[in-house]
Amino acid sequence: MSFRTTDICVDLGGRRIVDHVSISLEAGESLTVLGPNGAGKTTFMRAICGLQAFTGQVEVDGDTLSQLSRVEAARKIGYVAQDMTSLNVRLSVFELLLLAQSSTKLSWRTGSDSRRRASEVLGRLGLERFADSCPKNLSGGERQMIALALALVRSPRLLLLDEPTSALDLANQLSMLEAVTEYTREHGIMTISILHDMNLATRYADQAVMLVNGQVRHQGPTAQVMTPARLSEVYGVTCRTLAVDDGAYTAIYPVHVLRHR
Ligand SMILES: Nc1ncnc2c1ncn2[C@@H]1O[C@H](COP(=O)(O)OP(=O)(O)OP(=O)(O)O)[C@@H](O)[C@H]1O
Repeated sequence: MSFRTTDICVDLGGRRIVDHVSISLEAGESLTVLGPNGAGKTTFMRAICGLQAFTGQVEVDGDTLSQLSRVEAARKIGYVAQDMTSLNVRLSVFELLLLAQSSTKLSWRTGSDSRRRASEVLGRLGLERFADSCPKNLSGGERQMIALALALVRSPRLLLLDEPTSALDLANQLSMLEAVTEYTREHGIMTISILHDMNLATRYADQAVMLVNGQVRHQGPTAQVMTPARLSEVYGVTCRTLAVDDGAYTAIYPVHVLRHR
């Protein structure tokens, strides 16, 4: 069980947006993609789930993405985008969870296995109370949690999360990333998330990749990548680190901007 990208490049509007990005990940690992606004993080993530044309190679469990059908790729890779307009439908959360499991078929799967799986995922994320709600009537943060449930219900091998906590309050940020980390380890899947919150990144990601202008500037174990010197170089902000709970976590405190980009 592994995931690997080799020399991914994406050109858009006559410009190179993602420039020879190679990463790899083993079962049970989480990786965070960091970098300033416009660095190419979302474009890279869209490429590795087949939503964006690219050159280079993506391999999931030894299968090359370009050789998989759309259905096979969607079964292996779960993508939670920033844009959640796909949730603007007149279906309940539970119905959507059943529908998400049926994408390989033309009919809805309403069998007991699908219902059990839908309930299991809602329970795991603490979202049972939303089962009968219509997502378009939920708050931004609630919709963000439902979007994660819809990706997990299909049992992906690779989970891609684009700023998954951007609309969540403090408790839900921790609950969501705890749940994702636990699921990733327990099921031996792999998770890649784009995070702007440095403290969440140091706490929940095993590996980190810092992109600048579409290129990998630093990559490796999170603690080695997210040093004050490197954060200062990439973001132009001086930062201090603070050991929390006897060094169990590293907090990052941004002090001031060194340069305006
Ligand atoms: N369809 C497109 N055509 C032309 N340029 C594009 C297109 N999509 C994205 N870009 C450009 O690619 C660059 C990278 O965008 P991307 O959304 O991947 O960045 P990002 O690192 O995810 O940024 P953010 O942190 O702000 O979400 C941006 O400069 C953006 O303007």
